[in-house]
Amino acid sequence: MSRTLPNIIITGTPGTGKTSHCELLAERTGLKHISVNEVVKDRECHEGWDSEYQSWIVDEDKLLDAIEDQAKQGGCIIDWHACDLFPKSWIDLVVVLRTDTATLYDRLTARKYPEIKLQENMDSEIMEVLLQEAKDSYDEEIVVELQSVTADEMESNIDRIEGWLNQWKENNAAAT
Ligand SMILES: Nc1ncnc2c1ncn2[C@@H]1O[C@H](COP(=O)(O)OP(=O)(O)OP(=O)(O)O)[C@@H](O)[C@H]1O
Repeated sequence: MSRTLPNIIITGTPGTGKTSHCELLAERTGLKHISVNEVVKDRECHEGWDSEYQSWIVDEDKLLDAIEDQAKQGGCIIDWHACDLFPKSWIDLVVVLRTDTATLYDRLTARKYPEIKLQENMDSEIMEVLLQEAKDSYDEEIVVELQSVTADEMESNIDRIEGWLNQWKENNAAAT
């Protein structure tokens, strides 16, 4: 499948900074920010609300149907705390954001998460669940792990992804 623009997943445990990164990256590059949380809610790609976890129970098939056309066109930044459901053929880069435990704890408690959800997310970050999921689901050379603790790190992450995007465009233009 040939796309004139790549698709990028920005993933990581909730609170690591996916939305902040995606918004800034979209502003700088003009790529489309696809907030999966919003798609799930707005397009009703769910099987109801989980009151214990305070989140939607996602219907993955409906979600994939909802974003397929955009993904096939390319130029999407997909923002979600899971990545293994997106077909390999759609994805050109997977960025896994990482945050140290103390910082993540502060960010999640500020959101007043239910205790069970807070603990599960902390465990997930400590056990590197998202990084492993990304490595298991995509070729290792397209998976990049980036620290997201400070604003400076976010800036340099965005610069790095922008650099990668420009290189991708050059390579793709050369290939056509
Ligand atoms: N690199 C960073 N430096 C400073 N603050 C950050 C950084 N990354 C995220 N934050 C802050 O942490 C909080 C959570 O960020 P954000 O909402 O972007 O995370 P998220 O991974 O998208 O969460 P969710 O999965 O729940 O949507 C926000 O208050 C944001 O400003």
